Amino acid sequence: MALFMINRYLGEEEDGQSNGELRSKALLNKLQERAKARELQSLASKKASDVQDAQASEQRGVSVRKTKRKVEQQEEEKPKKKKKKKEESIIEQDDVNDTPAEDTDLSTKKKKKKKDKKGSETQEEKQQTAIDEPENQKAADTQPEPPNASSSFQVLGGFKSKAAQKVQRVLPKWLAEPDMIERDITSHLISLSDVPGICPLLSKKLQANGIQNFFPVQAEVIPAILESVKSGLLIGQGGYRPRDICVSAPTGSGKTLAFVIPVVQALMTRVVCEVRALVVLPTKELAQQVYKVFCTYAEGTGLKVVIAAGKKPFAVEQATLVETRGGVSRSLADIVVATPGRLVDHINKNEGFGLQHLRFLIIDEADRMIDSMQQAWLNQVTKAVYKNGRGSGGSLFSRVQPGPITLASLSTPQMPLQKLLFSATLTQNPEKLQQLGLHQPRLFSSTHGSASEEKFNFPQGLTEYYVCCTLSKKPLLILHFLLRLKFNPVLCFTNSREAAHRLFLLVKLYGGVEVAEFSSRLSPSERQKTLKNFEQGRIQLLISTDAAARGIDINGVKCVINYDAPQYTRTYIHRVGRTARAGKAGVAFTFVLGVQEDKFVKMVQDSGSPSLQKQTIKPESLRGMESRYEEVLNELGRVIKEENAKKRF
Ligand SMILES: Nc1ncnc2c1ncn2[C@@H]1O[C@H](COP(=O)(O)OP(=O)(O)OP(=O)(O)O)[C@@H](O)[C@H]1O
Repeated sequence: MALFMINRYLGEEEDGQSNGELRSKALLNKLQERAKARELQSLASKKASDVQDAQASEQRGVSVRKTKRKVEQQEEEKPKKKKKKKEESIIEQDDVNDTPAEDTDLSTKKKKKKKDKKGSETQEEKQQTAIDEPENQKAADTQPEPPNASSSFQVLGGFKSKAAQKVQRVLPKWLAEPDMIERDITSHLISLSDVPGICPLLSKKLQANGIQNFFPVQAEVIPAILESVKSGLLIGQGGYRPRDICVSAPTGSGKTLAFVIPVVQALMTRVVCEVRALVVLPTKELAQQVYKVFCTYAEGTGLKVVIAAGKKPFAVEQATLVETRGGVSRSLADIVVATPGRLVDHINKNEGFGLQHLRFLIIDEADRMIDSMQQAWLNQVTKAVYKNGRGSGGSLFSRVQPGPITLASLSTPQMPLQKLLFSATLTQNPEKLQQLGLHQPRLFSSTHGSASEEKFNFPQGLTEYYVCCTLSKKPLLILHFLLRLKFNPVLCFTNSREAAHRLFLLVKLYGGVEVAEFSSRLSPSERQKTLKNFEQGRIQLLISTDAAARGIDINGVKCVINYDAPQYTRTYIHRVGRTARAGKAGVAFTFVLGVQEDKFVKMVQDSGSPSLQKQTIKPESLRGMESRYEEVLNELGRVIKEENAKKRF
């Protein structure tokens, strides 16, 4: 351990002793003697100082002397402590990592002291060694001395340091104690007739669409929403504003019908066509999907459902939303399904488009809508709702932004705006939820609010595996799953559209698998067509970015493969949630590199996954595919070069 050469002060023996060991011993003895002498001296001086202090307290000028004495004592203590340190370091020899700076400092001080006390030191030492040590003093010497034991300074406080406790977040009651929703769909189906308040028309429609029973989330949430419109659309029950509703239930548990049915039922008796329900979703595909469900259940009720998600040009959407005749505009939509960007465009640029009659604001995939920096849309919606416009001035419909409840604020009844939030991974972060300005929210959830961490529920029928592999074996693995293990259809996720495209080209070049890609490389219409083909079984492997990870309901997906391990819990939950939907069984595999394994397993287990297992694919299983794969890799390089060249021109 003698890594560094440290120059130590060696006293008078320095010249005489060349042998390092002898020198150390001599120095050690000398230092020990000195230390003892100092202790005795300090003890004696302490006693004297105590006596002096007692006397001096009655006299004037006592403080000056005391200070002097203390300073002296401190001066004496310093070398003593340093010497003690030095002793220890010598005893421990090479086991101690000395700091060169400290040593240099020490030796300089010693040298200086030596100069100051030249001659007197030897005399002093002799005197001190001549003094007999009392027995108890000897014993005390062997005991570890508390810091500052010889100092007359009083130690203030004297608290023992404690390890800081982890701060547990305290959830508001509504988040900590939600209305529980059963996670197991199949054993908790509720007959349509057992859910109160569903009108016969909708009941018939549900049955006509193959819905014989409600899923747990529907059985809980539908009556709660219907209850809030019991007194009609214009005022809440008893004149009060209804509570906002938040729903957190697993992927594929039927959340869409949980808002479609009550909203259609609540609006179907309306007289004038105005935008009364607005559904906001993060992507065009999701908007299209929800729009279709609304159309199915609104059909025959007289309600008009319009989509404003940028699938069609602005002017076309404008014409479907508003009709203007003789300078008077009229709404053509009761229910609008929109993406945030296009919605803001209509609020700002479509003159006749108004939200003054909005009764329901439904935010699907709510956590994504909060997280993404698109919340500007919410302010715009709120402004539009409370804007005095067509048909609002002074009438029963007039609205003012709600503030604190007072007698005056309750005296004029106004149409309430109720927010309904849905997600499989709804945040439990009250600060984030607060951004939505919820009014006395009520939470329906399949998990208990946890003070320590966010846990989510996974679909009951889902089995999760992860496969450890190397980067170069990933393409072979996916081919193995399709060609040898015969998984079909497979929805596969990559972390970027470039990766999705590369893998798509590779599988296509390899042959034997009907493959397609789904990402922002395709136009919205191409994407829609691809999803349709996949749903109809014309595509065996769909390679997608996270564009298809959320909310997309593709019938019959039995297997999800995370070709690239997702980085976030929520992404994982939504990706694997594309299978095992509506109480059916499904399997999800995640390809994990060696370096990712621990982090990935921890992430999934911490999120509340009950069944993640490791699956091993033996290298022999991939044999026989390698040579073709090598050829394909060469071809792939050429194809990508060609594509890049085309892009440049
Ligand atoms: N009561 C029901 N009976 C039979 N099938 C149902 C029922 N309710 C919903 N489904 C079907 O279950 C599937 C999943 O429903 P939905 O898309 O609403 O789930 P979700 O909870 O919104 O999922 P995600 O969180 O992934 O968006 C759909 O195909 C839907 O038609």
